[in-house]
Amino acid sequence: MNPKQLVGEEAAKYVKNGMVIGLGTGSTAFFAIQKIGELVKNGLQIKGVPTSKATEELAKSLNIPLLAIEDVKRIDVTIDGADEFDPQKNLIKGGGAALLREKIIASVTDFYVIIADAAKGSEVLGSFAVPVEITPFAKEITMAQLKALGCQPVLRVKDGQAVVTDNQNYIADCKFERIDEPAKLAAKMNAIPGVVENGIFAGMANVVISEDGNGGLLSL
Ligand SMILES: O=C[C@H](O)[C@H](O)[C@H](O)COP(=O)(O)O
Repeated sequence: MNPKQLVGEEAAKYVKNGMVIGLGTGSTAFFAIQKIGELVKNGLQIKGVPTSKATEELAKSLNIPLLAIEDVKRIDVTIDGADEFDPQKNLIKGGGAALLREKIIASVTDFYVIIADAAKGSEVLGSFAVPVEITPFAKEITMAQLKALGCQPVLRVKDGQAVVTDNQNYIADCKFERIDEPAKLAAKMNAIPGVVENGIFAGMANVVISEDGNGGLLSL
C-alpha cells in the first residue's frame, strides 16, 4: 500500500462515532479523509471541520457532514499532515499554504494526530523552509523583519503570481539553518505586525504516525 494511504488509514482509527473531527490538508491527509468518507458511507456519525477550502470540497464530495466554523467549540480529533517533524513532535506545516486554518483548528483540538512520511523526520527542525502567512500590505517590511530573525524569506510565487491563501494573504517561505528552539522562534515571528501566523507547530501534536520504509508503522 502507498505509505500515505497506510498512515492515513491508520489515523482514521482514532475517529469514533459522535466525534467532531478536524480534517487536515494535503496529499497525506487526503487518504485519511477518503477513509473517513468510507466510514461515513457505512454509517459512522461524525461532523467534520475542514482546514482549507480544498479539504472542504473534498469532504463535501465524500458526503462527510461538516460543522460551520462558528459552531465549533472543541474538536475531539484532528488528522493532518506535516512537512517536517522532530522527535519532540514539533512540526513545520504550511507547504500547501493552509497553515493558518490548520493552526486555529489544532488549537481547539483535544487529540492532534499527524501523519507524514518517515523521510520528513529530523533531529532538529530546519530542513524545510518555514511557511509564514503575511499580509500583502507592506510585505517587503515584513519580510525584512523576518530576515532579521536569521532566515532567507522568499515570497511564494506560482505561475508568476504571489500565492494567495484561503484568507487572502501571502506566504513567505523562511529557510533557517536549524531551529533549536521552535516555540521561541514561533513567538518571535508572530510578534512581527505583518505576520498573520507561522508554520511552526510546537508542542501541539499528540502523535506522529509515519511509515518505516518497509510497509510498517512508526509512531512518536
Ligand atoms: O499547508 C499544508 C499543510 O500543512 C500540509 O499538511 C503539509 O504541507 C503536508 O502536506 P503533504 O501531506 O501533501 O506533504
